[in-house]
Amino acid sequence: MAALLVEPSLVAPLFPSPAAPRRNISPPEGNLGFRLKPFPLSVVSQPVPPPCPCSAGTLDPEPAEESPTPNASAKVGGREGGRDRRRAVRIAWEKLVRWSRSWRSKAKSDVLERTKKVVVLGGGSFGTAMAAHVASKKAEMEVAMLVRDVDVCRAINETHLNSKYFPEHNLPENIIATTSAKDALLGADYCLHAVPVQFSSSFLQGISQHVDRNLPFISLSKGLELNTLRTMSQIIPHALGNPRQPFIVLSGPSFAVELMKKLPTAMVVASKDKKLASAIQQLLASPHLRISSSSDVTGVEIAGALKNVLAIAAGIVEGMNLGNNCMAALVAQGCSEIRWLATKMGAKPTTLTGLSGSGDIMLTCFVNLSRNRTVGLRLGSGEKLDHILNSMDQVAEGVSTAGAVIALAQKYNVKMPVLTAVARIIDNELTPKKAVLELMSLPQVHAFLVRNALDSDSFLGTALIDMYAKCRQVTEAYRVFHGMVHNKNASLWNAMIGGFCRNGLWEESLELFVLMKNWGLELQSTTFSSILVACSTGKVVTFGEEVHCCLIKLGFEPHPYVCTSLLGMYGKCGLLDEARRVLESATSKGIELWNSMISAYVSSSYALDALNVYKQTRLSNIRSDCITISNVLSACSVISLLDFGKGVHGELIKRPELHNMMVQSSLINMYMKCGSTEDAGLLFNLTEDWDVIVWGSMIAGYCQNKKYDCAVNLFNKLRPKGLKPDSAVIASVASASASLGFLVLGYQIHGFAIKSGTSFDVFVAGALMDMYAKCGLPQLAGIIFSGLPYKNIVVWNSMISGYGRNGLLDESISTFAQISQHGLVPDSISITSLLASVSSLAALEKGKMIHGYQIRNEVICDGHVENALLDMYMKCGLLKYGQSIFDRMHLRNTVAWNTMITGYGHHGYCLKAIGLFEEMKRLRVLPDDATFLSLISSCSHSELIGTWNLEKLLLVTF
Ligand SMILES: NC(=O)c1ccc[n+]([C@@H]2O[C@H](COP(=O)([O-])OP(=O)(O)OC[C@H]3O[C@@H](n4cnc5c(N)ncnc54)[C@H](O)[C@@H]3O)[C@@H](O)[C@H]2O)c1
Ligand SMILES: O=P(O)(O)OC[C@H](O)CO
Repeated sequence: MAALLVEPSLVAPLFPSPAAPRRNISPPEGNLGFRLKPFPLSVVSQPVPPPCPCSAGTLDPEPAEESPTPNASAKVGGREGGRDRRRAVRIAWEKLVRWSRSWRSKAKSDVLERTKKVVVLGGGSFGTAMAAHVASKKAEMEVAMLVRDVDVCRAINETHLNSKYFPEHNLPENIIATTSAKDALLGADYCLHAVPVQFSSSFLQGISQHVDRNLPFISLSKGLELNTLRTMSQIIPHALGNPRQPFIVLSGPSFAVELMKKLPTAMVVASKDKKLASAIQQLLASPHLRISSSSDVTGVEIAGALKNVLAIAAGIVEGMNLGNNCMAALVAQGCSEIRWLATKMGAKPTTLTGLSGSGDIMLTCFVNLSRNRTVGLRLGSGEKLDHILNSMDQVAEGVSTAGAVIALAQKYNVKMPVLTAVARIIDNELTPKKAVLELMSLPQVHAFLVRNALDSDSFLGTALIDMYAKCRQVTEAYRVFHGMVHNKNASLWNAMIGGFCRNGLWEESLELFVLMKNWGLELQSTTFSSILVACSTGKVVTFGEEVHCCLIKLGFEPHPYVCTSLLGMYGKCGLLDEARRVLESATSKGIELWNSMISAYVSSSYALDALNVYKQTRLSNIRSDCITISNVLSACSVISLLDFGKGVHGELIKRPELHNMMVQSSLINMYMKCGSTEDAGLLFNLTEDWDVIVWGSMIAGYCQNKKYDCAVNLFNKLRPKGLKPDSAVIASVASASASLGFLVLGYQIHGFAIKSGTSFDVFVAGALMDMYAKCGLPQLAGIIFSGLPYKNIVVWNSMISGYGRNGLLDESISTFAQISQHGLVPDSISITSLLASVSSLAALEKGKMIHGYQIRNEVICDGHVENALLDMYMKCGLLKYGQSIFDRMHLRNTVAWNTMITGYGHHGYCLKAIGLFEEMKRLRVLPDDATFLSLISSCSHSELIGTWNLEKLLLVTF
């Protein structure tokens, strides 16, 4: 998203504006063109600039005395018209400059002020250029360059010149070079990493002991690791042994030498951590280096790596003198290949058309300063690769990345003819000439034909976008949209916005909406409905509120669909008062609007409010529909209002809605969740034609109510009905067979899952693993686990607890240790599960180690973790630690009190246990069976049972 917003000049050609002259006003600083007064997008990174007058100028009518009269604009060719046009352009430019100044004056500088030291790893051309850039921003800041070459180090310190890479450029005096990693890294606030990709892993492993775990790493390196196919965002944390090492990638079109000469440059920083991206923006941005930010780390990294391979291809074409037509065709094809692979890997299409994608491709493919292009040029002229590389003293990342790209293309099943040809040429398996011949005879791409035919028919285009979006082929939909160069009307935009929204790409929806608005395209009620859904998906309330203002201004507020979407947006974002206000101010209140309000309350668990709204509909004589009834029944389930639910059921008897599948299934759910399994059973038995979802609800409901026999009986009747158990049914039956200790059924259900192809579903696999672990067969759980092609954190946690439950502590710990190697981050449940394993064996040292891990890695210490830590320390006899955790607990539930009582009792401190029980009583914490058991066991341990008439005590107390 950020890429599109900040890079109008690159994106604009893809989205032709209906009023051509507007595009000619190109702003000097990036993120101008796509901002409108009501849309300071809260979803882009901070600092958010004030609204841009340039965009406002392009949409809103100019003030009367400044704007060209219609007459004058009609005479554009004449002298008067020319003067007016120039005047309008001048005014627009002045507004733009004012806006830019006001933004700059508001830009924060506290990061720079706070920064005392920056370390740069790698003293090559880019490391040196960036070191010089950062150092020149603040003379009092220390910039430490960690270099390998002793001569380079001495030259930098003694003459302020990098004798090897920039012998003619003086470096700022606050740059200090060192060959000692310890000295370089000591006290650094930020780290710029400029070591070539292939050497990064070993280099970082070598210095990892000096790296602070919170030091943010800004990666400047562009490439993929050849054997592992990893990007820098994977290499750095892994090599440093810290999955949480803060990471940012800096990329975009930037030759080191031009940075060194302070020529204007624009780059992108991308990080998952928006605050960090914003901090790096502040640290690096300067009058000659514009930094925009993005959250699309994958897109920025993959584009930066792949453009180097494409640049080699461009160089080959140049070296073979194949001409400009060939060059354009090859680079265009290469861009598509990069887009195909990157989007499959999760990159956003907009990143690929932005600075770090198209921008860097243009620079590297077409400018002779590029080392990758130079390698290609020399290959194309007939030189051998070895000879070329031996003669270069700088890295050309594309050479090793080429091999990795092809492996990635195979992994993601993407055809990449141009980039594959480069890899084969580099491997000396194909000559450049043969490669060109092969490429020229590739079959025509069907999509090209479709696009050409489509371009004249926006109706067909809209239908196609819709179809692709519904089939979850959103990249294809975008391709059609992108290809409709001449016929992008409002319906087409709406279809694409809706398509993004339907596929969960809410940021892209918002982005298109902003573009649509800025270009003055007609906004329709459907546009607003989709965009409000996008706001609720992304929970971007501020943006939603601005859309709200906009739709009021445009007079869409009374529109029933828009109004319902608005209420839905506020409801899903948890702003229930705002949702209520929308309901109250609506001029026409159809049942859809009421339903939206009821559903908002139910999903926030305000069941009584939901039921009150329902009562209001009845007082207003509004007829409820199936959705109302389902929502009301869900409200009853939330607070176990069985009688109210039964009342709704009674009223339904005479209504046709009773026969609606959704209503019936909601009734069954309500009965099950309120614990009335008999009523649910009666209702279920009334009809024969339930679908598998309702069977699943019944089976799960029986399991929730611990009626495992009934669950299994029902399951046995399911298949003779010709229904195929789905994942939910299989998971429920697996859990029932574990609870019943009915392993034969467990084997059957496992066999069925394998046959039906659901055994790789993480939900099903997790349930089967739990079943085997509970039945004392952790090795079978392990086999399922290791066979899973995709593992989410829930299955990792199941495996940890499965091993732990069976006393296999080492296996539990080693499973935990592997989580981060698979790109996931252990969560509080991982820690809880592991601590439970440790507690059962009273392995204190391991428990302490896990506690340390949790603190160091800031894993959330929720109630589960606190209870697990308490349990571990108490069982291991470290009562002081247990007490200190207990004292600091935010919420001491009965489980925590029981743990303390048991812990003290077991270690012979019976009076302390009884004291805690007294305290519990004083604080009005309700004891449960386990409390009394703990107490009895404590007293018996210290032979106090006779002294204390416990039974009497308990009776008197409660
Ligand atoms: N030069 C540019 O214009 C530019 C621009 C943007 C990004 N980049 C990227 O920055 C990265 C570095 O490029 P560069 O231009 O500085 O390269 P370079 O060849 O000029 O310098 C590479 C540096 O890495 C060091 N190095 C090499 N092998 C090492 C090892 N095994 N251990 C430790 N250090 C080692 C070298 O000593 C040298 O200091 C590359 O990934 C490149 O794609 C370069
Ligand atoms: O000289 P190259 O080919 O490594 O390219 C340098 C930068 O990546 C250009 O952005």
